[in-house]
Amino acid sequence: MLKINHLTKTFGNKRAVDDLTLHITPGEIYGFIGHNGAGKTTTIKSVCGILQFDSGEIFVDGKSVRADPLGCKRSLAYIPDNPDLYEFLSGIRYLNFIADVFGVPASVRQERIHKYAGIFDLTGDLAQPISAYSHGMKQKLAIISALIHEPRLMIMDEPFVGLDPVASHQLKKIMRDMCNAGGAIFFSTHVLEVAEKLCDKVAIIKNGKLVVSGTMEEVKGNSSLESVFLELEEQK
Ligand SMILES: Nc1ncnc2c1ncn2[C@@H]1O[C@H](COP(=O)(O)OP(=O)(O)OP(=O)(O)O)[C@@H](O)[C@H]1O
Repeated sequence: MLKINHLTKTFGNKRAVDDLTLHITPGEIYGFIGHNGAGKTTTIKSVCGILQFDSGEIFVDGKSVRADPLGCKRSLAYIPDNPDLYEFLSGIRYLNFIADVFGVPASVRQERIHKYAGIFDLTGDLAQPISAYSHGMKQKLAIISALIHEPRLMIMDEPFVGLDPVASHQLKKIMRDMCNAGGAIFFSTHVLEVAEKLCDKVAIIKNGKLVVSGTMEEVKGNSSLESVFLELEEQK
């Protein structure tokens, strides 16, 4: 579903991502963890076609991000860490705009908006301008907009930040349902307890380099993900 092969991205002299290779197959919830500045967002933005990368290849559902960026965008949804939404639009107009962009037919979009706005308790706020939304409400709207075209691959940067416990619970359920239906999820998080419970696989990145990846059991063994992470951080 997602193949990242030898991805390298530099900013000036800084190698933000250094020869990173990761493969995510359908049905997997894949967690991506690393210290501040490790290269998570740079990787995610490269996958989503937002950042040009220096070398390597990225394939989404078999399509190359470089050669077929639109094809890739049709298959994926991206939820950034700080959703920058069109504040002057109402929630419902924003969702309809995103549905238009992805060519989602009217009847289907209405059903999905009804479903997900209900799940995230946002139905009563959809007529309000986004400028009046709290951070968590914006995050929920970004999640609903990401789900509107039923992506095969969902890429999320710190998706749980700002969500209340009920919304977090609902998002985890949606993530699992999506993967059970053959989709895949790649997300970054600093909340290691969530990653440990939710993810099938995990990758740890340090100073732009992949240091470990595999199933949760392979990576953490009998200890906790937190102790493995802290141990890796202590190593030079
Ligand atoms: N636009 C940019 N210009 C210059 N350097 C950048 C830019 N974006 C990221 N970097 C650098 O690349 C490195 C990786 O940053 P990145 O945002 O990918 O880290 P991250 O793992 O997502 O961190 P965090 O957990 O703090 O969000 C950092 O050293 C950062 O300073």
